[in-house]
Amino acid sequence: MLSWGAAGRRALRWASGRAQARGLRASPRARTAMPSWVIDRYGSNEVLRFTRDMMFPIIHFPNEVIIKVHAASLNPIDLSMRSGYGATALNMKRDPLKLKTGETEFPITLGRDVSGVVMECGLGVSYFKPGDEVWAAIPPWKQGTLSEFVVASGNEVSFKPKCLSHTEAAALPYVGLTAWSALNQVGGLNQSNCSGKRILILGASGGVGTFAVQLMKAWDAHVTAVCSHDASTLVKKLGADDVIDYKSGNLEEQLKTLPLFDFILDNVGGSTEKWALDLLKKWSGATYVTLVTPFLINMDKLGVADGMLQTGVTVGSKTLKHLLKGVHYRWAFFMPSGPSLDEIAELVDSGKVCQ
Ligand SMILES: NC(=O)C1=CN([C@@H]2O[C@H](COP(=O)(O)OP(=O)(O)OC[C@H]3O[C@@H](n4cnc5c(N)ncnc54)[C@H](OP(=O)(O)O)[C@@H]3O)[C@@H](O)[C@H]2O)C=CC1
Repeated sequence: MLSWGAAGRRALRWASGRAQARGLRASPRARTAMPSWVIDRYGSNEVLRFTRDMMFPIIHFPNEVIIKVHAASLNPIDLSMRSGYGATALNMKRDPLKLKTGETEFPITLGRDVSGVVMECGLGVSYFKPGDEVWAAIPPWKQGTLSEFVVASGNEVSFKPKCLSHTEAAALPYVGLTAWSALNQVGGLNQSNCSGKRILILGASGGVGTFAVQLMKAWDAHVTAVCSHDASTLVKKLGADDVIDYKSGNLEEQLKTLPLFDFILDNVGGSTEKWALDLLKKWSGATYVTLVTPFLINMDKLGVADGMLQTGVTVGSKTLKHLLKGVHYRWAFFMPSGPSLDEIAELVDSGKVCQ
């Protein structure tokens, strides 16, 4: 459930976006280049190149802001993108003009997370002003945050939690929004319907998992966390009620000794999916959500049309198969969202989630 504060801010974001004149702000800047880490082809670490000549970002749409990056961070997706993962789908969303004229997508700047200060706003932005301390996760089809400046849509940006430094804040947006998307937007969990629910989190010690454990505890659920023994102290400290070590013995057998679950978040994928759904309560609305999907890989391998078709067939048949067995099966994805980050910032500032 949204708090009044969050609901009010959503309304304000909407109203301010509508009320402003359409148009672009003429940039007073004289600078044309900035330092960035870029790649000019896909590969391993040797493709990373530091340059002082990356083009300075430009506000193309009235709802955009330019952020001066104070801190950025890396996620597993940055390593995958460096190697070319998702290129087919992401290129469709990148500058279509550039691709039409036969130019390549390069140079690409990686890095999704940013904490920094607003430097310039488009004419449609009144929710933020230059000098505001903000954080954001920039979607993977846009130029990333391993740069001195980055441009983002105002709807992707939120005020940074006051209790975190820029360096601390930059660790959270991408994993926080991914967990938020899986648990709340796809999974339907919220503060008012979570109390006492039994939640299983597979891969609880990673970036997404540690955020998910804390969010579920903030919403009063019972959390069973699966991670390696090395991470069990951390995950317990974050609030998990039960911690299971997936490296000591057969995980499926260990979990079968526990009462059934209302919800499973799968951050691991692979063969886990073959048995994990049997751990859910049947015919009670119980849901399994996985973040490990073949969506982008299908498009890379089969092209856009066949990849989308294959994805539709796979997710459709799995959803139906499990629905007939009395449980819900869903795929979730990272979703950029300033309003969701507002709610995450509130949880951080109230001490319910730490970085
Ligand atoms: N669909 C989407 O849009 C997105 C998908 N993802 C996916 O979500 C997953 C999690 O991302 P993220 O948290 O950032 O990744 P991390 O690398 O931070 O964490 C993954 C964790 O999984 C744990 N792990 C590995 N194998 C197992 C296993 N068999 N059982 C239980 N835990 C295991 C590891 O824990 P330990 O050290 O304890 O072994 C590790 O900490 C990744 O697969 C990523 O690709 C992430 C973001 C967006």
